[in-house]
Amino acid sequence: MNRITNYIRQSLQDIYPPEEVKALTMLICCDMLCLDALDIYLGKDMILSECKERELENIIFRLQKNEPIQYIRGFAEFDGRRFKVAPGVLIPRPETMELVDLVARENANACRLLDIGTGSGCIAISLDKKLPDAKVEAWDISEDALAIARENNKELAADVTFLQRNVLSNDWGKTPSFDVIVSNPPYVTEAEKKEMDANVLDWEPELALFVPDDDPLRFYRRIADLGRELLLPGGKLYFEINQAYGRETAHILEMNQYHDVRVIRDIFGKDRIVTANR
Ligand SMILES: C[S@@+](CC[C@H](N)C(=O)[O-])C[C@H]1O[C@@H](n2cnc3c(N)ncnc32)[C@H](O)[C@@H]1O
Repeated sequence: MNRITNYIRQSLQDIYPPEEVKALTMLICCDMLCLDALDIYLGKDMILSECKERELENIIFRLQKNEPIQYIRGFAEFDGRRFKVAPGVLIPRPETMELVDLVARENANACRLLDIGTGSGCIAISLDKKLPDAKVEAWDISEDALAIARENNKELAADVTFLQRNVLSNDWGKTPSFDVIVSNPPYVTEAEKKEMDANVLDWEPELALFVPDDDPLRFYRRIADLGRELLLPGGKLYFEINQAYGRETAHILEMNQYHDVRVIRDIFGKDRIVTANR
């Protein structure tokens, strides 16, 4: 181990588990400070320029405050692209890529898609890229999230239309016009907060994460209802869900006269996606 990796590990070992310290050390050295991976594996000693010393100090300081590495770097990788992220927008999760893949695979001929609760725009922009003939619209209540989503749209040369809309309110006209509605809405209950890591709780937006314990499925009920007005006949609804509520979410859709309701597990074997046809 050289002086730099030793310093990083010692600074982080009381805060992060050993595997994460290892991964962070490699990421900081290779991807952020642009040091040679082989030199690091060989334990070769390296001198950092003054500027890189300062950069390293800043990274360590922020990590010690539990700031997610994606906010420190300013982007998160999602579906092979770099999405800008900052406090105020949820960091895209790998599970959500499964949702994007499923929607794209099953809707090659869709003309209009809507993403509700778009955050960084990761779902909407990825679908726009995968389905270049489709028109994608995306809503979020958060101005902060929309500003970042619009930057990602520009940076990634996508063509999504972003609108500020509170999906829980009722104050806009509704014309059936979408073939697909996809949503990864807030779904973490207040009760689940105590199991969450500080880097999520202290840094990611509450608005993107939490729902009240006494109404954890409020977004699904609302979007199921809205889908009956906004989806064209034969249109499809795709939800990312809280693993604890697969059956209950499916039940909401069945009660709203959707058919072919499916609960799909993620790569970890957990109920993660619910989909249905109008
Ligand atoms: C779980 S995050 C998903 C973000 C992004 N789609 C993703 O998968 O990474 C939920 C998003 O819903 C938005 N949201 C919360 N309440 C909303 C509401 N009432 N109307 C519209 N969007 C809302 C949040 O701002 C947040 O961006």
